[in-house]
Amino acid sequence: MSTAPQLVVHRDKELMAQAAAARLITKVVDAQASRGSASVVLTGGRNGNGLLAALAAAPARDAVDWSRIDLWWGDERFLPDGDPERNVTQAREALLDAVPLDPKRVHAMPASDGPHGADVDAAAAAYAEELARAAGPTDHGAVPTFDVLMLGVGPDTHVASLFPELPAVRETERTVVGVHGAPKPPPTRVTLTLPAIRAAREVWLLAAGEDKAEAAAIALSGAGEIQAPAAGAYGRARTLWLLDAAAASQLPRTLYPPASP
Ligand SMILES: O=C1O[C@H](COP(=O)(O)O)[C@@H](O)[C@H](O)[C@H]1O
Repeated sequence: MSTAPQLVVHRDKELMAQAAAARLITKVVDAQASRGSASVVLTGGRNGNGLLAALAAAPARDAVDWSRIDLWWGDERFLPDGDPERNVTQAREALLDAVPLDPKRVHAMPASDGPHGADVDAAAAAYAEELARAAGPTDHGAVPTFDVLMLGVGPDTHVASLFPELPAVRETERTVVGVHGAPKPPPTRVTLTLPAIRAAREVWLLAAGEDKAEAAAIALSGAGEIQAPAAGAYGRARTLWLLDAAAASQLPRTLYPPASP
């Protein structure tokens, strides 16, 4: 069942990152209070890293019990461990190295020099198994019910490494797949699929900057998920688009009415 997108538009990308970081802190603290631990899926890209940097700078980050959080990734650039272009490397720099996480609960996607070597499909299958092991009887299928799953929206409407028209966005069975020939470098990637994304309680789509305006307008105007993968990303309980005014500038007036004079 899809949940209708809700929109929150902030003045600019800095405020959006700070507000999203505050929202994430509250979600994690609440999940830890009600279920003992929290499970969050991180995204790469400029907006995702901006949120993590804002979280690192927020005094309220100390409200989170960092030892009781599972971190997963929505996608990864299939590069050697420690490569500066890997999403996990960038997340470590922005936040993860600064907080007392339990390393066993930081579920980075495999690197291209890891146990599966250059076989990205084997790497994707291994991550799917890791997710399946973490899923419990009350979860929905072969992934845990993530509390929050974040996705940066690309200017071409891609989310995670689900690019328009590529086979990964058509996947209906597997939870994680290898991506070959992505239009954005690097071409080889690992990604959660739409069924895995839709297992999350809340899906947050992050779009800040003018270069995201067309993508947000297309995805929120009824486009199909094969042509506009962001349109197919929704959560079980909530789908939240967090935008800045620049990214919201081409939205239909019915979704985002202009401010009154
Ligand atoms: O390559 C990727 O791009 C998207 C969007 O990144 P952005 O810099 O345009 O915001 C990101 O969500 C994804 O995780 C990443 O691998």
